[in-house]
Amino acid sequence: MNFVDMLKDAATRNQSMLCVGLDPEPARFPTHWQGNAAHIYDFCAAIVDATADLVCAFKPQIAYFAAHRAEAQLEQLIAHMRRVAPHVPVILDAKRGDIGSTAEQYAKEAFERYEADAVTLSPFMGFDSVAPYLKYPGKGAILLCRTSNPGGDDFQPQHLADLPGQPRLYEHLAQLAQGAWNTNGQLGLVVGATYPQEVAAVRRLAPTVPLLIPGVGAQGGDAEATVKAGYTGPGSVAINSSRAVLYASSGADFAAAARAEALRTRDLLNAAAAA
Ligand SMILES: O=C(O)c1cc(=O)[nH]c(=O)n1[C@@H]1O[C@H](COP(=O)(O)O)[C@@H](O)[C@H]1O
Repeated sequence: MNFVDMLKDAATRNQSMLCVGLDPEPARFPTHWQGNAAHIYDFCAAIVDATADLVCAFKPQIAYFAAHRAEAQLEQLIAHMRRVAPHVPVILDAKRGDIGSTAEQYAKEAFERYEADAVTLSPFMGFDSVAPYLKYPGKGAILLCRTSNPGGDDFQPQHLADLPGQPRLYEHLAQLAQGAWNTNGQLGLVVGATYPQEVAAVRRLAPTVPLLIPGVGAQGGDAEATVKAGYTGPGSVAINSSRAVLYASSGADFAAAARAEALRTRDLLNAAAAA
């Protein structure tokens, strides 16, 4: 099943638009594992087990593994996800972006080494930096468009004076992802929940492209406004929360607390869609 269909299927089965982000920070692990990077797999696997029936996707962030020389634990974790939640797509958050020959290696890493269903990419270097990922049939390539961080203001809302209508940079990206660049329907877009008006603008320009929307929870994005702006049906959005779920408790009950927070967030998002 391709990434887009898998996202839709998981969203429907789990009645969820919540993506749980796996950003393991040993310093924030529960007391008995605190500071110990050897427990990255154990921590993340417990979160996966506790939330697998509540999510439409999981999003491991590669830096949190690589920084601790824990790539083998990431491979082990993805294998665990396949065992316990084979219907839930895995989005590898790597934000890669490089010339074509190097992008081929990054694509191999994401789709052959880690066997992810989709990967996040920075589109700054243009279409030839994205094309190698599209050679993998059915795999998703999710382009940064209007990011959730304050520095997203530096370039993304600037107008492109040379283009007809002088669209903003993020608007132009949304148009490309809906049209010219989306040669096989594999593209998605990242839009931050911290900018719901821009989520709405992107949705208008890219009506059928799945949106990965980080920024609810720890970054304080407006979950309800985001759903109203971006949701058009199961699989249309994957709204990510990482720290608010992972570190809901620093005690031995961390997995149960993560489940409770994931459930609360899933229900809040669903209520916004129903309102
Ligand atoms: O591509 C992303 O996932 C991403 C894009 C963006 O604009 N903002 C953003 O926060 N992210 C990622 O989403 C996650 C957000 O984590 P929390 O703020 O803890 O929910 C982190 O893994 C970020 O790297």
